[in-house]
Amino acid sequence: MKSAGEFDLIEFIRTQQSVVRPDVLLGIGDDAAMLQAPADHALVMCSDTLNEGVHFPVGTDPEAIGWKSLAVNLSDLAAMGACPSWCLLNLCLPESDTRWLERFTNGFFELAAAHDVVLVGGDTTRGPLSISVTACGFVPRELALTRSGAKVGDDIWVSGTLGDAALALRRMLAGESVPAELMDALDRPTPRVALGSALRGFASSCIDVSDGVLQDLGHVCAASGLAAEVAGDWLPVSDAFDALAPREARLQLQSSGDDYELCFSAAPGYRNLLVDLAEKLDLRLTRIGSFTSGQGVHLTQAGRLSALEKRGHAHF
Ligand SMILES: Nc1ncnc2c1ncn2[C@@H]1O[C@H](COP(=O)(O)OP(=O)(O)OP(=O)(O)O)[C@@H](O)[C@H]1O
Ligand SMILES: Cc1ncc(C[n+]2csc(CCOP(=O)(O)O)c2C)c(N)n1
Ligand SMILES: [Mg+2]
Repeated sequence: MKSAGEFDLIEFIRTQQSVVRPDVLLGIGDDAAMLQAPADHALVMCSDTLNEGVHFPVGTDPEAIGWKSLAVNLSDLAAMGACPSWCLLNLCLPESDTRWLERFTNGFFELAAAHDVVLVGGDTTRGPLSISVTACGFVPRELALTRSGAKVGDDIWVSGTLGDAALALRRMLAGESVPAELMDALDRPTPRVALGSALRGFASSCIDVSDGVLQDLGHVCAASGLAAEVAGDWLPVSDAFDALAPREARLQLQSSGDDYELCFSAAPGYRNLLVDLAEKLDLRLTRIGSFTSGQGVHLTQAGRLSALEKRGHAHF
């Protein structure tokens, strides 16, 4: 395809998709999609935008942008315990560049196929590069994971490792080499969908760590009417992070966000079950603190209360 118009671009996107689902009654091509939600489940919806220069550096690999634009949404569904099903893609492109779109759709549909998600529609416009994805999924109504259910005495857990994406970005912007393990965390975060579903029924609260674990836990504290005690020394780090993160910047990097891990709470009686679950999912699960009565997130390091300059990411 050489110089493609708006409708060629849409047709190209449509033909790149391989997943088919019986609950998509009408997908890309009409004024709106028609979908059949299961009667016994709640429909769960979320939406997230990636803007060039704000969410990813100029010059980022289009495959990574495609992957991540869906991944950050599947991460929000995972945090609700939902199983993803459908998505919408709003693309704002500075020019009609079919090479770029081919790479973008490769990344996008690779992740979509891995989770049996169908792209059912969207919008294509011209302007500064911006990608907005809306994702839908299902969860049995009574089993959704929310921010408001944490109880005094519950353990706080986090999946994977924290700070890898922030360290990758910091090194990239400083012109330093970025090991593949860190680059992958920044470009191709893994939404913890299987973990979210597995936590249904016993995790008391859940949130995904997009803005930084301390800030995100603050939302859980506010919604649950509790305080959180977090042990800075327990925050899980990757080998690459351990080797490359400057001592004095570690906690700051670990609370910078862009991690897309799940932070959840569960009663202490579930510790053994969670150790088994970590093994079953081949995913690190780390206990990082507990909920107490009170307000706000209290971070300790080496047993002492620690004050961080910035507790997470915020746009304004
Ligand atoms: N412009 C908006 N209009 C309506 N609701 C919004 C808008 N922006 C955010 N929200 C809602 O506010 C809540 C918190 O949004 P926020 O973007 O902080 O979600 P998040 O998942 O914690 O963060 P992230 O965007 O990093 O994934 C969500 O319920 C979201 O749907
Ligand atoms: C160029 C560039 N600047 C900053 C970052 C870091 N970053 C991007 S999004 C985000 C939090 C979630 O955002 P939102 O709340 O909008 O979902 C963070 C910490 C990056 N990856 N690239
Ligand atoms: Mg979220």
